[in-house]
Amino acid sequence: MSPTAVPTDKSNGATKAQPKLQYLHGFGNHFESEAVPGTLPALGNNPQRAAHGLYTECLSGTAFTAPRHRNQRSWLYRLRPSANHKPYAPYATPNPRLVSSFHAFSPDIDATPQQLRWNPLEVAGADGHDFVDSLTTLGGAGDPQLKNGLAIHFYNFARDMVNKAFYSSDGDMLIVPVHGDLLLTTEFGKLHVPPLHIAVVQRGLKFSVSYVNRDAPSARGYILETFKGHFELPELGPIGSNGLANAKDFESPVAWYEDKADQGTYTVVNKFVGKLYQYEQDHSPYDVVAWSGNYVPYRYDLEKFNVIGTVTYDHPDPSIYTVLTCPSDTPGTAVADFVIFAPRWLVAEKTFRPPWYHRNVMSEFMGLICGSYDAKAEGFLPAGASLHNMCTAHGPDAETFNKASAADLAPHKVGEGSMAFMFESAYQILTTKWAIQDSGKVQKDYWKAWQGCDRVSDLPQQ
Ligand SMILES: O=C(O)Cc1cc(O)ccc1O
Ligand SMILES: [Fe+2]
Repeated sequence: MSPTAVPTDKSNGATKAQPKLQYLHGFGNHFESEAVPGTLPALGNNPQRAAHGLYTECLSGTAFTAPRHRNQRSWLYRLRPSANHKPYAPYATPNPRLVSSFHAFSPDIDATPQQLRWNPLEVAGADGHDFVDSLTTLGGAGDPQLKNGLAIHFYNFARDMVNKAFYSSDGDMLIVPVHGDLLLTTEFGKLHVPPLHIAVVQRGLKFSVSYVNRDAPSARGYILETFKGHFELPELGPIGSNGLANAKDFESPVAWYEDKADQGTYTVVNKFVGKLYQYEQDHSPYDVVAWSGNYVPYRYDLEKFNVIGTVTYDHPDPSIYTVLTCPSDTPGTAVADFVIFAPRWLVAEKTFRPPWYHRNVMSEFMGLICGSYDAKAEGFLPAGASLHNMCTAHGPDAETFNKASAADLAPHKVGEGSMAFMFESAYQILTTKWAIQDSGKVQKDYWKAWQGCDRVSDLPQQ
C-alpha cells in the first residue's frame, strides 16, 4: 500500500500548516513500512540475521491463540531490542491524579448516580507539565489487572516530552484533543493529531507527545483507556458495506527512526496496574527502522464520519453515530463505545427531534470538542463534560423541550461547527475525588435543568 501525503489540515474551522507526514490508509490492515528500503525480510518474520544487523522484536496485542479475526501483533526491526534498558523503578514524580482502581469505597473515588456536568476542565500547573504528568482520571470502571473496564482521563499540558516516552500496560488509549495539535512520536512513526481528529495508541506501545502549532496556552483533551480488547469498527448490519467511519479513512504512521551518536538518557514511563514506573536507557526507543503487522497506532478525522439518520420519523438511537467500539463478552454490549454528534441534517417529520428523555442502562460520559451540543443549549462547553450514569434519568432541558415541541419541522442542519462525543459504557462509571471535589468544576445547579419541566398535560387531575 502506498503512503499518502496529506498537505493541510482543517481544525476548528481554520486551515493551518500540518507537519508533512505520510500515512498508511485502512483499518485493521496488515501493513508494512520501511524507513530504509529492503529492511523487511523477504521470507517470514524472523530471519536468522535481519537486514542491516537489526534486531527482530514481536509486539503482541492479543494472546497468540486469539481467534484469527481478532488476532493482533506486529514485527519490529530495530537498532536495539526494547529489553536493552536499566531496571524498572517507581516513577520519580508520581502523579496523584491518575487512578486505576475503581472500587466504590476506594479513597480516590467519589461515586454518585447524580447527573453531572463540569465547566471546562483544567489541570493546575499545566504550563509546567508534560502529557504524562498531566494525566488526570475523571472516572472509570473495572480493573486493569483483570483486563476489564475502562478509565476516562483528561490531559492538560504545555511541555513536550523530551527524551521521555510512555506506554500503558493497562489498556489502549483513545485520545481526543480539544485545544492544541498533538504530535505523537511512536515506535511505528509519527502521527499528527489536531482537534477534530482522534488517535488510538494501543497497550504496550511506546509513544511521546508534543504540543505543536501552539495556538492555545496549553493542550487539553480527553482519553478513553479501555482495559479489555481493542477498538473495532461497529457492525453495519442492514446499513450495508459502507458508512459511518469508513475503514479507508483511518491513518497509520510510516516507519521513522532516530539514531543520534549521543542521545543522552531516555526515560520510559510505564503505567502498570495504575501505578507509574520508569526505566532509563542510553538510546532512543524510536529506533524501529521497519515494521509489519496489524497492531499499529492510528488516527481518524472525525469530519470524515458518514452520518446516517432517519429520513422518515423518530429520533434514532445514538448507536448510529458509533465511530469505534470496544466490545465486552456480551454480544452487542460495549466496554466502551466512542460515539460522535457531528453536524447533520435533521428531517424527521412528526417527531420530537432532540434526544428523548431516557434512563439508559449504559453509562454516558460526554465531552465537547467545539461548538455546542444540540440537546443542551447552554452550560456544556468545549473541554467541559457531563456524566449520566447507569439508569440516571436525563434528556433535554426544559428550554430545549419547549422549543423542540413547537418547532417548525422543516429540514434543519444541527451542529454546524460543532463536535460533541460520548464514551458510552456498559459499566457504572465511578467518578474520582479529583473530578467531583478537587477540579472545582462541577456545576452544582445542573439538576435544575429539568426543574422547569412542569406538568402541562390536559388530563384532569384525580
Ligand atoms: O443523553 C445524550 O445527550 C446522548 C444521547 C443522544 C441521543 O440522540 C439519544 C440518546 C442519548 O443518550
Ligand atoms: Fe443520554
